[in-house]
Amino acid sequence: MDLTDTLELPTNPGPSDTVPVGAGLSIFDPVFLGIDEFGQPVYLPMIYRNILIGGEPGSGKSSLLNTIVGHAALCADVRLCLLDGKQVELGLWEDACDVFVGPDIHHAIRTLYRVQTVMDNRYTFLKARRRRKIGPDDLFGQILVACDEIAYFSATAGDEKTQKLFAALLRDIVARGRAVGIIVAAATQRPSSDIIPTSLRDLFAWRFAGRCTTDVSSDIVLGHGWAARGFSSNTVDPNNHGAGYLIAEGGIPALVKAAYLTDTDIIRVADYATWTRRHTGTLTTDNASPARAAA
Ligand SMILES: Nc1ncnc2c1ncn2[C@@H]1O[C@H](COP(=O)(O)OP(=O)(O)OP(=O)(O)O)[C@@H](O)[C@H]1O
Repeated sequence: MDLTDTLELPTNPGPSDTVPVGAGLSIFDPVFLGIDEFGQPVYLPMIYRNILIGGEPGSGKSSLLNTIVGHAALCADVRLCLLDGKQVELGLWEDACDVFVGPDIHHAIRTLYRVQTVMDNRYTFLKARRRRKIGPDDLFGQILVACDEIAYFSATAGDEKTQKLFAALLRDIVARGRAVGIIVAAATQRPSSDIIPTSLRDLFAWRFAGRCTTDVSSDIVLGHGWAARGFSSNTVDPNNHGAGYLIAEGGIPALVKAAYLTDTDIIRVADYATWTRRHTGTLTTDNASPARAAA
């Protein structure tokens, strides 16, 4: 989509049935995350990367996840696959996403299997063309798999077998999805080693530790030894929601205050994203309930 494109309005606003559409975002554009301690904007390149968000309840994890989903929702080149056992954290995006998984471990596993199949097919495609990763000009779009509260699916819902299966699928997608445009953004309020083993954490190129109750929890998100070197999200003021340490692989943690979308902001952005996605055919109808599809 570019500035010369037009979209039909659902109702006639005036003399014309169409309005010019502003330049769309792309998932190849970095995501605006917030500001650093000097007040400078912090942008997060998400393509070919994944992000792990950890922190105690109320530290601002879901809000940060919503900011990332919000950017992706406005991108014509990315489909949304949202998993939220609590339903309300990412639920406002339901109409704009291709798949929304609520508190249903079996649906979560089926969905991750589908993403895994897409991933395998894309690798077969790349191999056949003697290429190693997808680019902005490839016909198939990218996929954002956003999961609010990994622990709900990997440690709470279902039984041990399904939880292990969920964890294994998520791990595989985090490990292999990057080069084929499958991005994972996952949050957990339980940054403990049983939920986030080191081997899984290290697969996330970006890690954000919102306020954690202990230095150990902060280290589980950021990496071992950072608390001892003075970088612990345990030092973040509990009332400073959305503040935390952001680290990139191979980097040094940086203090960031995440941007914040109110529910009203999210509803506005999500409605616009849904509308543009329906009109440009980006949205599959699988996820549309009959009532919503008719709207
Ligand atoms: N970046 C931010 N700036 C200002 N306020 C924020 C920010 N992020 C979160 N908050 C405030 O903190 C509250 C809790 O945020 P949020 O729900 O994202 O936390 P959480 O870590 O996901 O909590 P839980 O683990 O219980 O789901 C929000 O309702 C909001 O009022």
